Amino acid sequence: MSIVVRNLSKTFEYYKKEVGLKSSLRNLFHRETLHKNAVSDVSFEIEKGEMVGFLGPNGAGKTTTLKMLTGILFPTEGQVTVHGFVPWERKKEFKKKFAIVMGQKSQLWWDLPASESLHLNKFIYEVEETTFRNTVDELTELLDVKELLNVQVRRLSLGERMKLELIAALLHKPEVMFLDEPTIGLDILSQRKIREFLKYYNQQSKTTIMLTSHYMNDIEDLCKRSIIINGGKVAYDGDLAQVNNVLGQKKLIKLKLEQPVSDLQLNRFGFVRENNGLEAVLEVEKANLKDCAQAVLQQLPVLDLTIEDISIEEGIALLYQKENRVHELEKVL
Ligand SMILES: Nc1ncnc2c1ncn2[C@@H]1O[C@H](COP(=O)(O)OP(=O)(O)OP(=O)(O)O)[C@@H](O)[C@H]1O
Repeated sequence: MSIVVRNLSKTFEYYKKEVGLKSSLRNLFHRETLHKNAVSDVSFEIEKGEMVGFLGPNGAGKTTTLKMLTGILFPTEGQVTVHGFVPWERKKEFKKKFAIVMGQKSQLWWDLPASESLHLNKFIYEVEETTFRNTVDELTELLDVKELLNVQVRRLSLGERMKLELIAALLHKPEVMFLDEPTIGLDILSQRKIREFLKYYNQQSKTTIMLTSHYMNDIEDLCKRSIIINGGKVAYDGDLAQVNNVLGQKKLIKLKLEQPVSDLQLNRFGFVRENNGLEAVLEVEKANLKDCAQAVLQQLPVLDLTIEDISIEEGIALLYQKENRVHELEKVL
């Protein structure tokens, strides 16, 4: 196993702050302590070479978990090993086993060309000269950024910078890679290029990859398995296609109407997702689709009707919103 996480929890302790001078003075003598369970009893295992999506809404506990897996934070409870190392023991050898890339944070020196940062990493991770040259050659070729090595990082586009961030992170050939939103803010073409590269690299090097992304295309394309975390707990662990299958039991009927129709009128045919009078979206069971569509056409002033699947993106959002959807899913799987 590459990553083993058992009953991992993290509770943050912080103090309640009240506004106003009087309250601030009172706070000097008596501070109310608050607790936040950011991660609660999380367990999973990831095999060597697996590429796993790590998803969850804002505040779900993703970053806190990643921080514990990389040794930045101590857990309140639980055990973790990453490639055999306990991350928060911060052994020197462990540093050479993993890499973390954050789309929102540059690890390259802003005012210098990326080549300087690569040389610094070569020194920090003790990469041998020939390996260094070969790796840089191979990766710059693959990502098509050879001519950009000597351009000041601040002058690069976001996509170009991200490619060089990846090269800097992979220089020491880590066994495990944590990618936190690596395609955030990139245009479609750059996102695709980064995805292709990650897919190829993962297949070639068998590096274990944990990928956090808000772009479902990244996850659908790259990860056979996803762990969904919500409110600090694991809400789902498996193939996202299965989430889709379950949510695929429902269909959306999108309507354009000649004249406004009330929610009450629409409710008879299915769950009203949206209704602005002249355009409405109904959620119906797949099994009832034909009857529903016919009834809608007969009984409502319909200009246009289309039938759509619930997208995987939407499916996940539904899972985030509604605990009962998670249970619905558990029952079927
Ligand atoms: N140092 C801290 N002290 C108190 N609460 C914290 C601290 N760090 C994080 N939290 C809280 O813990 C919860 C989980 O935060 P975390 O950053 O892990 O979420 P996330 O899933 O990474 O969210 P996002 O997608 O927005 O980055 C949040 O409610 C956050 O406010």
